[in-house]
Amino acid sequence: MDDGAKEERNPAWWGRRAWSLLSVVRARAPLVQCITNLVSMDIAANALLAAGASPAMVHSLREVPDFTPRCDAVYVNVGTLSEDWLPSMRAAASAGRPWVLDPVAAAASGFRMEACLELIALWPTVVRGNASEILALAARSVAASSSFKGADSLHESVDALEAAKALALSSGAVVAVSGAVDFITNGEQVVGASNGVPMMQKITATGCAVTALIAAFVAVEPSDALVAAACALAIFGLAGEIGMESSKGPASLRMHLIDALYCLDEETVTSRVKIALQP
Ligand SMILES: Nc1ncnc2c1ncn2[C@@H]1O[C@H](COP(=O)(O)OP(=O)(O)OP(=O)(O)O)[C@@H](O)[C@H]1O
Ligand SMILES: Cc1ncsc1CCO
Ligand SMILES: [Mg+2]
Repeated sequence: MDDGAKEERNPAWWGRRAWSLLSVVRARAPLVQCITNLVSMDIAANALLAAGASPAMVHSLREVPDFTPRCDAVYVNVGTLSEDWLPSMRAAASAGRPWVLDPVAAAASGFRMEACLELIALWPTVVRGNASEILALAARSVAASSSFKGADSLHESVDALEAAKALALSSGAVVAVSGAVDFITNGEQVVGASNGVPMMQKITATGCAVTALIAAFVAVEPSDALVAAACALAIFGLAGEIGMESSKGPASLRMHLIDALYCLDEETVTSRVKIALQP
């Protein structure tokens, strides 16, 4: 594949890796089935298209047997979960494709927590959540999140680092916690990606969109989900940084972020991606 195993993973290595994966996504246009929440559908599909991937918001259980095996990756997001969607999520997650879970507001209810834990038992390649979601999932408890804010995080990503490692070890998934620094871990190694701007939290479903992007990167690099997830998070954050340069607030950032993702070039990615292995 590449010489990463022999080479020191310094910032330049990560920059080249991020550019290489984005280039492969653009060249191969991986098909990503998205069973995602109603709020996120537009921004997730547009982020995937801007990055060069091919989104398909296909969520009927009756379509899973025909459609999911032909996808390069599956993205499951429980943000607007209802009982009738859960069978499709289970079936798509079980179809043998690399798949990524976004456990939106995992602590909102016992129903949602049980659904997330059940899905995590189906071997997701990556779980990406905000700090409050990852803390709740690692504790397997709705009650553990005494202070709870629905889909938004009340914690810093660093607060959930140990929880992320524990969840990665118990589930076998790579776990990513987003925030000012995005942490990505397989339970042993921890990588930090520090691109992004705080205003991204003021656009609904940017987290959902970056999880969709992780699915596209995992589709082209299924054997190294840690690297794929870190590069997707850094690339999305970098698009936010560039987008912010022309934005007045959340609505214009949403537009400029998608434009910036579409326009990223080699020089920008290799010089501005900020990823580092944590000590
Ligand atoms: N303080 C911050 N500084 C820089 N980037 C940030 C900050 N907070 C979040 N981000 C970035 O914003 C994006 C969304 O992350 P966030 O943690 O807000 O997700 P989320 O809470 O799951 O969002 P949602 O549920 O609305 O989709 C990620 O790319 C993350 O890196
Ligand atoms: C606001 C909101 N509510 C359910 S899903 C969602 C999008 C952000 O996760
Ligand atoms: Mg979220």
